[in-house]
Amino acid sequence: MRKERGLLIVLSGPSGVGKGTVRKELFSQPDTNYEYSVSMTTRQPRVGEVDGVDYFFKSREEFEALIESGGLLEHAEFVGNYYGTPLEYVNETLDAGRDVFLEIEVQGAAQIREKAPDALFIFLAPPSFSELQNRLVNRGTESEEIIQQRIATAREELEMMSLYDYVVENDEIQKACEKINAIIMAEHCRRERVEKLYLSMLRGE
Ligand SMILES: Nc1nc2c(ncn2[C@@H]2O[C@H](COP(=O)(O)OP(=O)(O)O)[C@@H](O)[C@H]2O)c(=O)[nH]1
Ligand SMILES: Nc1ncnc2c1ncn2[C@@H]1O[C@H](COP(=O)(O)OP(=O)(O)O)[C@@H](O)[C@H]1O
Repeated sequence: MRKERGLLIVLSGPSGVGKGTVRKELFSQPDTNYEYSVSMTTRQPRVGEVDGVDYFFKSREEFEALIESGGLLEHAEFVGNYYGTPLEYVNETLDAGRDVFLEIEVQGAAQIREKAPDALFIFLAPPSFSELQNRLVNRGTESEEIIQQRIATAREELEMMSLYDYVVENDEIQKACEKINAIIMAEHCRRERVEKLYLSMLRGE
């Protein structure tokens, strides 16, 4: 029997909204059955970040060589650093029938919308703009200057919200995770129904 290609799930949203936190919570749950695609970046590792787990940390030269050779599904420059999704891992995993979960910023998500319009696009939104600012400041991982740049970028990022299939508010981490899993399940049901109906029509049933 033909194996269904996996679903590409894109979680995006402004810096500081809680994408990383929600993604880590989703992947800590034992029944999560989609695969996380570890991104490449030229950003310096933060304390505690591990190469190959949190990111594949690359030099600018290495990253630019990857762009040149077509090794990335999408990439973007975000507040002075490159970030990108390795193409081969995503394709191989989807071809094996497994779902792939990307946690990326909005420019990269826009590129995927062009290349893979059948992906599932979920926007993680903050309860309010001031709460987003609080989260960025309280995280304490960036300098004041970088925080201000990220807040300015966040205004533009929030304008992209209406392009997404779903918007999930990250008020409480657990609730946001439940909604994301419900959306993924609903999308699988939708696809199965569409596929079944098309096949039955083809068979003349
Ligand atoms: N386009 C793109 N964005 C990414 C990728 N990986 C991570 N990002 C995003 O890049 C932004 C900055 O990431 P990072 O420096 O780790 O900061 P943080 O996510 O705010 O903790 C975040 O919005 C990430 O979601 C990727 O592969 N492609
Ligand atoms: N639902 C939430 N309520 C309160 N704080 C949160 C919530 N989700 C995340 N945070 C906090 O907000 C900050 C930014 O979260 P993070 O996951 O690093 O965001 P992003 O990956 O989108 O930049 C972190 O300090 C995190 O602990």
